Amino acid sequence: MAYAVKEIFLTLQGEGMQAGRRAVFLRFAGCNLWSGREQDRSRAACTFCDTDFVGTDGENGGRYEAEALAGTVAALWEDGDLAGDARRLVVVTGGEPMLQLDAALIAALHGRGFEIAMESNGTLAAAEGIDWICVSPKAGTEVVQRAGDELKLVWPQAGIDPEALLGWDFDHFLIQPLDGPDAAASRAAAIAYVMAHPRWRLTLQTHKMLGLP
Ligand SMILES: C[S@@+](CC[C@H](N)C(=O)[O-])C[C@H]1O[C@@H](n2cnc3c(N)ncnc32)[C@H](O)[C@@H]1O
Ligand SMILES: Nc1nc2[nH]cc(C(=O)O)c2c(=O)[nH]1
Ligand code: SF4
Ligand SMILES: [Mg+2]
Repeated sequence: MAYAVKEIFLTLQGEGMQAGRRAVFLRFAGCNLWSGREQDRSRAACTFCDTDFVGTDGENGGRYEAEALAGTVAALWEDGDLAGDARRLVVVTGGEPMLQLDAALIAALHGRGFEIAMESNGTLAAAEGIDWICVSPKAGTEVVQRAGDELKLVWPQAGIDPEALLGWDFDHFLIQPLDGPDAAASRAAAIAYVMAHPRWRLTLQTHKMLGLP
């Protein structure tokens, strides 16, 4: 199968429990909750997306077969003066990665020594063999992937009761402030939520503060 890839880049994981780790980001093109076109945003199932995932025109974007894609990810990881290169991390995101991530690509990435993390909206079941599953539910959608490593809820989000998510099988329950025109108000709301509900933990989009991609 040929994968449609928006971009691939080396950076630090900015979000969640793995924030701060060096990682290659593999961003697939396309999402099942929004076309990615601004004129469709207000009618989309997910309306607050901060990402351009349309097309294959980004850095290292294009159409790849599994081995070639894993090879490009590995080449980006190996770019630099690496000592003790034992913790290779790829973060597979999008768009919605579960539209494309499959056994062949998982095997190819594992074959190159990568731990595979994924960022998903949870409306499609995660493939077998992913090492770190982050699910970020969107109000009004049916989340089928109710188990994983971290659940990362963008906040505030009308139509979601966070307490109802605590029965799902995740190790970490994280609240991430909604970025956008009211980012300051979102940060305040997220802080207030965690202060009142200590099962939840605040996560920030640290790459945005650091000027990283
Ligand atoms: C661009 S999405 C791609 C992966 C997948 N489609 C998903 O939604 O989880 C990556 C992460 O960014 C989060 N995100 C998207 N837009 C955001 C925003 N405006 N503010 C904060 N987080 C946002 C998503 O909830 C998700 O956790
Ligand atoms: N540095 C960095 N960390 C991230 N964590 C999740 C991201 C995403 O867009 O899925 C992201 C991203 O776009 N950049
Ligand atoms: S589900 Fe994820 S990629 Fe799709 S529009 Fe929402 S935040 Fe963006
Ligand atoms: Mg992002």
